[in-house]
Amino acid sequence: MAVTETQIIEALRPVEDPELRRSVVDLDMVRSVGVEGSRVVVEIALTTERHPLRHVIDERVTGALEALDGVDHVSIDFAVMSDEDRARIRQSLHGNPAASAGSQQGHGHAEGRRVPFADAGSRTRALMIASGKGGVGKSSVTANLSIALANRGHKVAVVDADVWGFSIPRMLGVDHPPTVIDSMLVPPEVHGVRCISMGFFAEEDQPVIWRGPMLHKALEQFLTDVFWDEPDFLVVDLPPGTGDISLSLAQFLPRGEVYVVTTPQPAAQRVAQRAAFMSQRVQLDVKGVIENMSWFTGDDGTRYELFGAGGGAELATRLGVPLIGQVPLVPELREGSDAGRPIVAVDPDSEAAQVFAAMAETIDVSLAPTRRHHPELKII
Ligand SMILES: Nc1ncnc2c1ncn2[C@@H]1O[C@H](COP(=O)(O)OP(=O)(O)OP(=O)(O)O)[C@@H](O)[C@H]1O
Repeated sequence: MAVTETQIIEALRPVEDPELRRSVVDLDMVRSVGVEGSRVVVEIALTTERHPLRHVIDERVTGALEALDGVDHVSIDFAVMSDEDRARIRQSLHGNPAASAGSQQGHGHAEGRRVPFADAGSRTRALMIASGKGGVGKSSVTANLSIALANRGHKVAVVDADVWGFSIPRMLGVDHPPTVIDSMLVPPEVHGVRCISMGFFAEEDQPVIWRGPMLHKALEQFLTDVFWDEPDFLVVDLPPGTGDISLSLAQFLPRGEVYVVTTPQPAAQRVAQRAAFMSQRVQLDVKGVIENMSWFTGDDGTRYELFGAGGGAELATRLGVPLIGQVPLVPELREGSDAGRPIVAVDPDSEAAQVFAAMAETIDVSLAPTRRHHPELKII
């Protein structure tokens, strides 16, 4: 007996749009269904014409329908949603963040919109990865730590706020820019991590010459116009040093937890300390120190401390916070970053990846804020 339209719709209900992670039926993407004997034809309206994951939708829809008894052949006609459809989706998933413009203190070009992560009830922990100077491996730590958190089953978002040295998309191996649905940006996802970066909006090889107020606005948009879908962790790659951006972020993410990355030599540690003091001055909580490039292990198993030793531990003691991990210097980590194959994703058993896994556990478990948000608890 031929399948019915109702059976087809029910089979498609669990199929999710891979970007929005919502049922294609609930999103009203299934526009028509036709059955001719054992052949099924469905029309699927995509959110955008160049949907970067069209092939995934194709596979998921085809797989779900071919699994039905009585279906031998599935063909999909792809259409594109109208502007009204897109506006409806944006409204239902994301509301209209621009409507809250002016409700908060605005700076420069920023509009003073409500940042959801600043709400006392937000379940998202904002981890800010800071360093005193460039080149200590802050972005590498951000990328690998984020994947390690995702590997623990968390929903993880990464904001590349290192506006002058944006490198997160390349390190993670992101191959497409965000999708725009009405005025909502849907970030690309790779290795279980969603990310947004200035790199998507600036030409490659072009210097970003933006004044502080414009950066403030860009960050406001990253936190309000992007459909983050309530992540467990929002990991922010800060620019090195102690500039405007840290100030803006302190305002947008008042419960942010700062983790300072440093290398083992004492000189680096003094600069890192400045970044930590700056964070404390703007009332952000410094929660831990991460030492990077701690040692190199030779073929004979000998550890060489190329950049000295003890800097991370000493900085942690001075700041009164734990040293949460020491990441070894490994050529595979650099090669992986250059090629968009982060070591935690491609070689999870390696020494460096294990350090990131242990740090993710420490942050997730030992350093979890004591006052957790329980949406199921209500005061009545
Ligand atoms: N533990 C490590 N082992 C080997 N190479 C590393 C390690 N950490 C970082 N690197 C490499 O060092 C270089 C600088 O790292 P990265 O870009 O992460 O630093 P950064 O502090 O974010 O710098 P900037 O702020 O200037 O962007 C990169 O080529 C990276 O691959």
